Amino acid sequence: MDSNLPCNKPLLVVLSGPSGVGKDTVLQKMREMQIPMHYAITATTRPKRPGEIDGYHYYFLSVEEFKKKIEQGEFLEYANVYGNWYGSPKSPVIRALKEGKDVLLKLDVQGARSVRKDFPEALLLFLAPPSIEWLKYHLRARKTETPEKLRAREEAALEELKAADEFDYVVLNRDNDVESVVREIVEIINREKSSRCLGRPQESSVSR
Ligand SMILES: Nc1ncnc2c1ncn2[C@@H]1O[C@H](COP(=O)(O)OP(=O)(O)OP(=O)(O)O)[C@@H](O)[C@H]1O
Ligand SMILES: Nc1nc2c(ncn2[C@@H]2O[C@H](COP(=O)(O)O)[C@@H](O)[C@H]2O)c(=O)[nH]1
Repeated sequence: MDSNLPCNKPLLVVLSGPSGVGKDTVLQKMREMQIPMHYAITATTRPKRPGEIDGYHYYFLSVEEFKKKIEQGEFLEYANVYGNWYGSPKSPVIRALKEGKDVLLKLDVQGARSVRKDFPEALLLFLAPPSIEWLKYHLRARKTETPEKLRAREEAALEELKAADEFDYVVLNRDNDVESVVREIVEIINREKSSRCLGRPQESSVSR
């Protein structure tokens, strides 16, 4: 095999990090910048926030609907995060990978660990805040959580930050410069794809 041949093996990419660090903001910017990926839509039992659209931000399900999907094996992974259920529908992800598309999944740290176990070839990115104070400020300023839930997310964040070194890359969010964060993520993805093709052949992620 000519190891210099270009290789377009699709990559399963996980974007994780504590609540309020900016994952959705980065994803939104990636969509606006038309970074070509399959942006996986996950499911949740948490109530819809103002402005959220079913089928774009999440699939909003009742607990009963969610549990039925667990029983039917429809999730790639699922977890209880900050008191609600969240899960990634499996078939759209597998279909996109089979079609040769890179897939981006936004997950909490538990979800990232599950993906690492089941898809060891996945690329795990941890988005880190410029500082804890920055994280707390932005989580509060978003005004989406009750005081009790806000405290729970802030406490969880301190634990979640300790998981950063389990990830392949830690990407620092930059205040008011989301575009440069996106550029860094795109560079990482491109670099990983070429190094995996040329130097470190991996198991295909599309055979499941
Ligand atoms: N680089 C940035 N500069 C300025 N503000 C930012 C930046 N990144 C995110 N924010 C703001 O911080 C808040 C939290 O961001 P966001 O909702 O994207 O976090 P998240 O990681 O998706 O949170 P969650 O895990 O709770 O869904 C938002 O109000 C967002 O506008
Ligand atoms: N393990 C999973 N975590 C997920 C999934 N979809 C979203 N999330 C994470 O949940 C928290 C809270 O999100 P919010 O929208 O309520 O603020 C956040 O860290 C998400 O990344 C999933 O399918 N599985």
